[in-house]
Amino acid sequence: MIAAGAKSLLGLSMASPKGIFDSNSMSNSRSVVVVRACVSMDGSQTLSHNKNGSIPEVKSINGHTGQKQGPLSTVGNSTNIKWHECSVEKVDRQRLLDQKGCVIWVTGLSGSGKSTLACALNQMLYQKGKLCYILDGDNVRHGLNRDLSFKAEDRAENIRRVGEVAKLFADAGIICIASLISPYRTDRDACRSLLPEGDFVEVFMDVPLSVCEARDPKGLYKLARAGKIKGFTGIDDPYEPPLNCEISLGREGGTSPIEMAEKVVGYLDNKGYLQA
Ligand SMILES: Nc1ncnc2c1ncn2[C@@H]1O[C@H](COP(=O)(O)OS(=O)(=O)O)[C@@H](OP(=O)(O)O)[C@H]1O
Ligand SMILES: Nc1ncnc2c1ncn2[C@@H]1O[C@H](COP(=O)(O)OP(=O)(O)O)[C@@H](O)[C@H]1O
Repeated sequence: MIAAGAKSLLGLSMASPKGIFDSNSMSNSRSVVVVRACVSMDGSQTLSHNKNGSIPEVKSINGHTGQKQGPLSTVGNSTNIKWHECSVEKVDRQRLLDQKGCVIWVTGLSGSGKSTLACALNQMLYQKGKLCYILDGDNVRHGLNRDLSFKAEDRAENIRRVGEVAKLFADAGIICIASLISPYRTDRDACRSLLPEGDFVEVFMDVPLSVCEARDPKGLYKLARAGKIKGFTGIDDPYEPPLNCEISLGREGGTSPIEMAEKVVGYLDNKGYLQA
């Protein structure tokens, strides 16, 4: 079965899940590819195509060639699992988007400006035609991580899951902005280790507790000081600042969210992430 997104990228008809597709052409400013697909009734699929430019040769759909691939593995509690490859790879998606997938990991105390920076950065990159997606701690806890509390092991699991999701976004070629307190160094380092060298950009919102507490936009510090929230980061739960982060923001007085976002965009540009 061809994923809907892949179909539209390849210019295939959505109407005919089995049988012979007529060739369609997909064109954008960078390339043109004409694909002719044949899907047999037993589900095995082959594609032949005319290729122009740097679009990869399409040998099979979803990497399914009907041949046995690689051994079965055990990962954690998952037994007898197999990694599936696809001939359309990260490098191809990046070329399509004219950018490089990566993770911008924004860490800092509650009220330090993580969400504000994430949003400013997203807007700035969007204006440049770059595709981003924000994984915000507060938001992810409304769904995927709604089963997790703020005790240490649940925060660790929160960060682990977001790190894995962020890795998938980066593999999709997207600039993923993860914005979480992520108070423990080992958890952040574990997320870093999931990605190729350079693709994890740790941004520290270096804003003193006194400033965050004065801002207190949600009234949480007040509740924590009053003992109505237990284990609040910075009050009665630890925050471990990064030791070797790529970017540190906030110490220079009066730095606006826009100036901060510009600094991150400058970094990405310099490192080549804003082109394929
Ligand atoms: N005990 C405690 N400590 C810290 N923060 C708390 C707590 N309880 C609720 N909140 C709210 O949850 C938001 C932080 O969620 P995160 O997923 O980023 O936290 S963590 O990374 O798992 O530590 C955080 O959002 P931000 O203020 O945007 O950081 C708070 O609104
Ligand atoms: N660079 C900044 N300078 C001054 N105030 C800021 C800045 N960034 C954010 N704020 C303000 O600080 C408060 C907390 O910002 P927020 O982005 O929600 O922090 P966090 O996501 O880290 O909890 C908000 O009221 C926001 O308007």
